[in-house]
Amino acid sequence: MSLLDTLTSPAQIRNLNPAELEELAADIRRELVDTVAVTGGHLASNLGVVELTLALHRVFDTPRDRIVWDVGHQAYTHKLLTGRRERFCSLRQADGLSGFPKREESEFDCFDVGHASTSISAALGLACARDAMGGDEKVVAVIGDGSLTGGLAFEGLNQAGHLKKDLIVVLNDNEMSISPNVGAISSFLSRKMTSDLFVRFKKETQNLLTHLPGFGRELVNLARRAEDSLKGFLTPGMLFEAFGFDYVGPIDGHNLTELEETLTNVSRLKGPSLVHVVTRKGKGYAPAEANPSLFHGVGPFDAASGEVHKPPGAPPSYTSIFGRTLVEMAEADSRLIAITAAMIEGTGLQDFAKRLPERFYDVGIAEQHAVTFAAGLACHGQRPVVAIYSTFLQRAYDNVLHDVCLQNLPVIFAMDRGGLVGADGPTHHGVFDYSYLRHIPNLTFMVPRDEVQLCRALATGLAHGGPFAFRYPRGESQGLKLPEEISPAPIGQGEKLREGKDGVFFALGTMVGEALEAAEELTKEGIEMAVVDACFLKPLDRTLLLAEAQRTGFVVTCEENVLQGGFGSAVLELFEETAVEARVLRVGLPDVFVDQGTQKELRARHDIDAPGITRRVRAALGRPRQSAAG
Ligand SMILES: Cc1ncc(C[n+]2csc(CCOP(=O)(O)OP(=O)(O)O)c2C)c(N)n1
Ligand SMILES: CC(=O)[C@@H](O)[C@H](O)COP(=O)(O)O
Ligand SMILES: [Mg+2]
Repeated sequence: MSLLDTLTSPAQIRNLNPAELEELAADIRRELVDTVAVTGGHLASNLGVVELTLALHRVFDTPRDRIVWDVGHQAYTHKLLTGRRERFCSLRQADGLSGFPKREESEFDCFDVGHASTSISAALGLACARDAMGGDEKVVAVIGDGSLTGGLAFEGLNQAGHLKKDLIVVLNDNEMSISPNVGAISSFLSRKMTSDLFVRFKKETQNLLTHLPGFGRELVNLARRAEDSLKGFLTPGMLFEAFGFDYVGPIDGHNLTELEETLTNVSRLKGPSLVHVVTRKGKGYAPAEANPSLFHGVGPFDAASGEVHKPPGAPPSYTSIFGRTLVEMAEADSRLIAITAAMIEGTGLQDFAKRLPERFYDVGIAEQHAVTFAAGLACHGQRPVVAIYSTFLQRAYDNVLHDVCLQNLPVIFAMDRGGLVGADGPTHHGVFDYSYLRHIPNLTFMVPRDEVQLCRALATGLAHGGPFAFRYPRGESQGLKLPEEISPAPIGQGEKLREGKDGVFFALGTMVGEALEAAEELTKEGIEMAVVDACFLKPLDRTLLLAEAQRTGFVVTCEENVLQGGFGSAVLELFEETAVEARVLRVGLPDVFVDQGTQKELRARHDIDAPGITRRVRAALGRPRQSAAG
């Protein structure tokens, strides 16, 4: 029985001695590797904060004192220490432990997270509420250097410094976002005061001074003292001191004694303070230390070798097909620019960044900036493609509306992770974009049903002169052969894929395949359903949809989006506007946040897979399931 096995509360670790703590840290790292090797998940970030998490729960009286994690992907140790060890093997699975802090899961989780850069704002809110209620608990935000590239973090720093509230921010600086961190803040944080220029300047000054007759020696000592204060002035502290924070650091984030001493001292300070902690992403597991990007979010792997499992013969992902096609198009069109918000690998842009570095931008975790930056580029003859997860584009809704669509600028939004993403759960499902984009004037929104149509979507966006969005799912494509020539699709034109007299499926994207399967199944029961791939959420193919609705009188819309304001709503609006009489059954996601699980499980759970659609149509037509014998 390891020490970790006995833990049910952080109180138990507060009187462990250094040797026991070292053993516990080793136990935790073993548990992280062994579990994530099976479940998949965020490993490198978690390995990097084992000592920090131990120190936080030893110094602060959690859950009375509160810890707000930024993104929260690095909170596995926090969960192991707060009574969730037994459930840890259910990590990121249906009905299992979430991969992120969740208030409903534990009193030790004081704020739900998943999207970056929120921790300081949330922690400040908790601190102000504490003061309003006469409390004296400590509030700590733990934010990574990558998440600090999000503007929201600075909005929080700005107000916290002004309000002078008792608040502790722990900056976990491992010089990594998912890939190496970017931007001026990152280089400022890792400012090397021993940079070549500084060393050369120092040497030459020293030579000069020592050769001065008489007081040269004294001047050398004076210069040395000046150098120390210059360093003090130029270290990252200056940035945070300017915001009104007491800055402490940088300190070694793997030295438990130093961490605890520093956090204890800082906990006694009044007003806002920031502790700059330097850690190594992937610490303690060689494959993750060697490749922290790969082990940031990793699928199941062999713990002994670090070899990530790849199902043999799996078709390429939609993401990789997008990335490859974008490079091909960019090589033929020098106006094309690729922009990512800290998700180079996730959006498949590694190749683009390597082959066309002068036309590639990683703006950090700054989605709002990414969109308005793209608008600026488009204003001046460039053709920017913002490659972004659907869920993260939610951050930039007003930038899409106000800076791109209102000016009718040719910006392409390549939205990856469209639809249910699976294990990341409700904070990451891309199931709202139909609803949050469809109502914006000037925007064209295409939804490819497979990888061939995905390539066409990119070509269509490039040929189109205005704001253009398309979305595609997380995971493997359908293994189709891609055409040599990729021609743009006619905007707003749908495609009838199957005949049927009893009704018609109007489907978008991945739901086209489900609708075809359901139609096949229903045929066996004498129900003949036509299938239309609407191809575009906006503009709709009014001619085709109206004709099919009038021909059959029964329309089933199918979408992997919330029903509220989605594709089915668009069809209802069309029928209302044109006074078409047809019965409409909308198949899509209900007005809830869909939990975690595999994509397949979640589609089945919410009846948006072929069996679920079949059941819904059968019920709507009042046809009990007939056995194959009839
Ligand atoms: C708004 C938003 N954009 C992008 C992401 C994807 N994302 C998750 S973690 C991460 C990198 C975070 O880096 P850092 O804060 O330094 O944490 P580390 O993994 O290095 O511990 C990114 C880009 C996100 N969760 N939220
Ligand atoms: C924590 C976070 O937001 C990212 O790491 C996200 O989990 C990546 O998602 P994918 O695994 O779909 O790339
Ligand atoms: Mg980092």
